[in-house]
Amino acid sequence: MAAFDDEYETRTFTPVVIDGEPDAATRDWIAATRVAFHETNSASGVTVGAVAAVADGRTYTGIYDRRPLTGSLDATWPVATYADYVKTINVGGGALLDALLISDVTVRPTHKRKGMLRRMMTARLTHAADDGIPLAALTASESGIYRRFGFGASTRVRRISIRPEKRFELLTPPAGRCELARASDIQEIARDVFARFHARTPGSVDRQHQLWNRRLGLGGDEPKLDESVRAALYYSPAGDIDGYVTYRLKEEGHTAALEVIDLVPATDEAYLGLWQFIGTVDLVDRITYGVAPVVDPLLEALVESRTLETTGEEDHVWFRILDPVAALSARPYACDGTLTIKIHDDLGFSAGVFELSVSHGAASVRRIDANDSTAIADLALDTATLARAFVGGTPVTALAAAGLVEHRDPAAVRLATAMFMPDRPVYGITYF
Ligand SMILES: CC(=O)SCCNC(=O)CCNC(=O)[C@H](O)C(C)(C)COP(=O)(O)OP(=O)(O)OC[C@H]1O[C@@H](n2cnc3c(N)ncnc32)[C@H](O)[C@@H]1OP(=O)(O)O
Repeated sequence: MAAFDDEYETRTFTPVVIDGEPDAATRDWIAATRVAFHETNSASGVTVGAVAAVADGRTYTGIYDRRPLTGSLDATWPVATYADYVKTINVGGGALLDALLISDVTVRPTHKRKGMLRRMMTARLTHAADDGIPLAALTASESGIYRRFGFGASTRVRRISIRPEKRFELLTPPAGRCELARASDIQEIARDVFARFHARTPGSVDRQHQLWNRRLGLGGDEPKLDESVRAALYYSPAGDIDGYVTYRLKEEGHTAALEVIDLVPATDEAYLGLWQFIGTVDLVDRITYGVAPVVDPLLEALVESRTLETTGEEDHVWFRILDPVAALSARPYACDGTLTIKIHDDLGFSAGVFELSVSHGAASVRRIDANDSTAIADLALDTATLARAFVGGTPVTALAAAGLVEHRDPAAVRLATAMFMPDRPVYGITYF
């Protein structure tokens, strides 16, 4: 421990922008992350990142080499970075819970596997738990990194491709209609529609500043409009704006692909209505979308379901339970029942034996035994496995079949599966 601190200094600070420009510490921290993610270090890109970080209320952590080698990057550039900030996650039944969102985790290739990620992660999760934040979440660059820290892939998404040339027709055409809009004009509408989507969708994560810019074509590294981004709004029969989509056309050789950038419905009808619009845009050979739900009403609604092809599926948001009592109490349950659950947690935050009791739909959760060595429970699992099941994205039966849930009686697995069923399909459309 002492040797590490002799060699490196760990600093946690709030990014600062003065008169539109980042201060030196903020600038160098962002520059270091951009090198790690193989992005160019344009002054504009760094400034855009800093402005977004301030808007999100991010906290930066950096590890700095006290004695960098002559000629190597400055000591003011961290060799490891980590950012976090607090936003809400929908845990079902419209309940929005505060969560620590983690991003920009990087360690310079020359300093990796020295435990820097573990140090930053452990310190910041401890800080969040001490602050009473019940959950943490991240989207991962690789699926093998974060389970050891108690994160479980809680939501998944599909990449889909649709060939509309044959026939794009819905069994249940929605009664509303779509109309084109300017992507740069719909910022307020988009935020309002997203807030409604977020409030009704278990697994949804609230959005950060920079994602809005990208989804609405408001500029990436350069603060200038991306004219290739188009938008349409969905109007209910009563005239309410219940959804929007942004998209762009891409030439692929001799064919034209319509790439859906953001498709945000506030109602089921709006979801189908937006697809109805997308499916009927002319001069399009192929439609692609990278963030489609795993359980997709579109597939059910298409007259010719084979026009839709799943081209990929992967983990999306990884949750980490810091406070099992607060987290398990917040979500709704599909049926009544009582279960004792033993949680194993290498980092300690959620370790213990807990009783989850649901009566007439109301959940009460209490810790039976903080030291989980002796208490007997219906189910025993590690905290990453519980995170997989938490909002109902993965049935407990599947986790048990994978050997991840110990139990004495299979009835407890069946009861847990029934209780943890989500009130709506689990889904999220926020990368961070
Ligand atoms: C939320 C996000 O920001 S996702 C983006 C993650 N960042 C990147 O992908 C950028 C490129 N990669 C990196 O910067 C680094 O390799 C990191 C951040 C992934 C890992 O940093 P390191 O400091 O090397 O990790 P650290 O030494 O603390 O390792 C902690 C544990 O994770 C394991 N680990 C680290 N990286 C990986 C990996 N890519 N795959 C599997 N296991 C890994 C280590 O073996 C170690 O395991 P142990 O403690 O059980 O023995």
